Amino acid sequence: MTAPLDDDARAAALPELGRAGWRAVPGRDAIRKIWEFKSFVEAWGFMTRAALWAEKLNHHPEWTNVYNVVDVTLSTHDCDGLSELDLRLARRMDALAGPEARVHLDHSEPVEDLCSARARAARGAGGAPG
Ligand SMILES: C[C@H](O)[C@H](O)[C@H]1CNC2=NC(N)=NC(=O)C2=N1
Repeated sequence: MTAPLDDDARAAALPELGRAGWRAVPGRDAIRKIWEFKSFVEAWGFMTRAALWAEKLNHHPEWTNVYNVVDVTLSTHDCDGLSELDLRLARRMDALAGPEARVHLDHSEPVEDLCSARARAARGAGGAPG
């Protein structure tokens, strides 16, 4: 069973992911990031590299690909919320996407909304108690 992230771990990790373009998914204890690549082939190459790491981590994204855009949501199904594995895969995906890809920021909510039990309760999201 994968342990959900507690508030201290969230406060330590999520703001940096927020600065990299990750956002909170409304109504879920989950993070989302949308990349726009130069082409479908670049997008698919990213997904291929990310898929190999997901398999290696045994932790898999919820993702869609429309032409050159890859829309990724990370959460841990085993604990119905964010775990350390989501942080690891998010950081890995950021490294794999590289600086070239454009990041869409106009979606979802700030990741800080996931950092306290009170904020999570207010959002109606799941996730570990505080
Ligand atoms: C049986 C297998 O190890 C589990 O289903 C793994 C696979 N990949 C996973 N990926 C994600 N995102 N969450 C999980 O809980 C999870 N569990």
